[in-house]
Amino acid sequence: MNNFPKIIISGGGTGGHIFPAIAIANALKRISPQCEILFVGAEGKMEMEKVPAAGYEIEGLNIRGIQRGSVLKNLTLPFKVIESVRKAGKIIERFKPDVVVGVGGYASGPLLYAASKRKIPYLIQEQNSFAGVTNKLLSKNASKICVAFDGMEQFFPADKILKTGNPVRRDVVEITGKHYAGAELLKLNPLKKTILVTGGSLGAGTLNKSIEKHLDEIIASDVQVIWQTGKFYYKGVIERIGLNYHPNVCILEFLNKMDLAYAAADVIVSRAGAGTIAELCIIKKPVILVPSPNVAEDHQTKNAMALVKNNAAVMIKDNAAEDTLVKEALNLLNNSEKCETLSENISKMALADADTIIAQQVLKLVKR
Ligand SMILES: CC(=O)N[C@H]1[C@@H](OP(=O)(O)OP(=O)(O)OC[C@H]2O[C@@H](n3ccc(=O)[nH]c3=O)[C@H](O)[C@@H]2O)O[C@H](CO)[C@@H](O)[C@@H]1O
Repeated sequence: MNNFPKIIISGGGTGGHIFPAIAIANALKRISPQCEILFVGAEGKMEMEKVPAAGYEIEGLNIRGIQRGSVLKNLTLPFKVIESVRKAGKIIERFKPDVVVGVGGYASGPLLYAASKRKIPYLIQEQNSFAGVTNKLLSKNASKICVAFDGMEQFFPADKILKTGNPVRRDVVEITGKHYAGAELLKLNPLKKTILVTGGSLGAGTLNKSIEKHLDEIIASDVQVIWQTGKFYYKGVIERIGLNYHPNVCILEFLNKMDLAYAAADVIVSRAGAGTIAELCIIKKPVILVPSPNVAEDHQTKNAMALVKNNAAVMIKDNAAEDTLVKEALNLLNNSEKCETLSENISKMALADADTIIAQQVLKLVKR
């Protein structure tokens, strides 16, 4: 057996959990290149594709969340939880991690629970201003809880909390000098003004409707749009609009090179997921946020408001977006003074080293 740290990182479900996990893994590898990292995710979920694409090994648990609206579909859930805890235990006994990290999402619960039973230290990373049930339950035995917002003592033991900000993948926020490469990849004109529309890792129906309804106004203004629809909406959008609607319109299901999209854009329209916001603060471009109303405790509005009250972003409510979003985005594109103010203010809110700080905390928990 070698003497290098062994770490399991568990969680996933959406990009909001997966990408912070990858950012932590990258930082661990930077600090301790010989450390061994294993991811544990949920079978069939996005992490099973995104984690190997980032160069890490992942194992899947047969676990999912509660399915709304169907008692029948939830009947097998307790069995899946028991089976997942058992499999998590087996993975732990085989891999023998020094530390386990939980980033939230389905797989995190069984893994942290199994680690806790075996007295293996674990660290929780909570991305949002509102803690999920699993993280709350498991916080009691956690060694450290890394958070991105103030006031998290209402969910977690105060003495374990460390405010680090949300970890972001460094390559995604390194956009200097990439404008032309971004335009080239997305087959856009680098000299034309460009709006990036991103609905977070899953896409957003409201943003898609808002863009679709006013696409002709965007084209009439000779503005380009990078339109990330999300996997669930892509087919419908393409069926209605067509892939080659106009050279100013670039429609994608998912952006694998987010850095190039950020670099190509002059204004960004986005949902207000915590990870996206952490990235937006670092890339410092003018942003319009449309928080999702369908998330626990309306936490995306809280995420967005933290910026809005510092005049660091514009916010449009979900129910107003269809009518006003495109008009606001076009106005902002032409208001260079406002763009500059927003860029300057959002950059003041960046916490760029969260990944390193969290990785250092993880390594501190290694006992041998
Ligand atoms: C609907 C929902 O439940 N949303 C939650 C989810 O958001 P979601 O899963 O959208 O996650 P975030 O907005 O936090 O982060 C999205 C991540 O996906 C990346 N990305 C996005 C689109 C794309 O085409 N390519 C790409 O790489 C972004 O660069 C970013 O790293 O998790 C967040 C963090 O827990 C929460 O704050 C959100 O409320």
